[in-house]
Amino acid sequence: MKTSKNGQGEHNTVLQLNGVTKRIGSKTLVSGLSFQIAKGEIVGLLGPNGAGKTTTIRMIVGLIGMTEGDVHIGGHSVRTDFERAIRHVGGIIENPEFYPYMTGMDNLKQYARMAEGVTEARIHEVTKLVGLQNALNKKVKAYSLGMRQRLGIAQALLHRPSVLILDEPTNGLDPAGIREMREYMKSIAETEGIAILVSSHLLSEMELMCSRVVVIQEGKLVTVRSIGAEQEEDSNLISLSLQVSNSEQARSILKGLKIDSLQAIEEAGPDRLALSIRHEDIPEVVAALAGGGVGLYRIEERKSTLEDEFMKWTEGNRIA
Ligand SMILES: Nc1ncnc2c1ncn2[C@@H]1O[C@H](COP(=O)(O)OP(=O)(O)OP(=O)(O)O)[C@@H](O)[C@H]1O
Repeated sequence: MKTSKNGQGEHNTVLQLNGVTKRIGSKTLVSGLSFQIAKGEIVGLLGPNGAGKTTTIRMIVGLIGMTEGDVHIGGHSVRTDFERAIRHVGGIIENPEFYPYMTGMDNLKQYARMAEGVTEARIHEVTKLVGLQNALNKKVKAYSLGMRQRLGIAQALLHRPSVLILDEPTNGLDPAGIREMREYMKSIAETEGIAILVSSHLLSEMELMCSRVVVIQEGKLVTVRSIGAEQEEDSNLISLSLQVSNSEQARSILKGLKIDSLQAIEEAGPDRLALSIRHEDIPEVVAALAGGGVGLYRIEERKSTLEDEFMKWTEGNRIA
């Protein structure tokens, strides 16, 4: 695998965006976007509606041209070596189209005829990866939306791409479908060693399946964050927000307690206290507050720091 020309890429970088920009007339849809994805990584492209996620993905897969910048896939430029670059990509942009009166297997076989070197064994391999092995002989019209999405992913995987690109793959799925999709994506990244770029406007969803998120807003990069690192710090700690009668008094009571896991006690307003603690130590905090005469009205698990930040970045612009 080639290293990118600007030296940012590592040897296992499979997708690299450098200064990708899209202007239509006087409007800038995407502006100077740069990031990279390595083999086996699941990266979320995260932003509120209209942030430019679909435009970015359409440029990566060559459905629309770039005004400036370039994308390298497997070391090949989408601008100057498109045929070779796109061979590395399995992408689902809109809902995948299938022949509804044909079975899942026949749809995949039909598609495989158009792709090079896809064997029947490979069809069985990919359908197992997305959990459709028992539904292959059913007609696609009897598939649920989640099954269709997964058949789309199976189809995209047939030619062994090194990057899988999915635009809001969980849109329209129920919670069980979303959970399934998430698990299948993780196992695909692991089993196939493939890089996955997945777009979404929901941070909560991204946190559960991505190792990194690339946050964009109004077509610009806001931040690139590792997710796993934050969670690994101390996975036993829970962040809590307490609504109390007096946060100053509550804080001084808690500061006097000898609970090892109790950390980061902050006043978040006159009646709000934020803290991190182990699950098993929560009753001691509640008892101490009650014993010290502080009224406790509500305990909530706090959203992650990343979510707080994401809400700030996208304030007034987020449709969850
Ligand atoms: N062909 C076009 N001409 C002009 N403006 C466009 C065109 N396509 C998209 N846009 C605008 O560009 C911005 C980015 O759109 P895009 O679809 O990429 O956002 P998105 O992050 O994918 O949002 P969503 O989650 O709603 O799909 C939006 O303001 C959209 O209205």
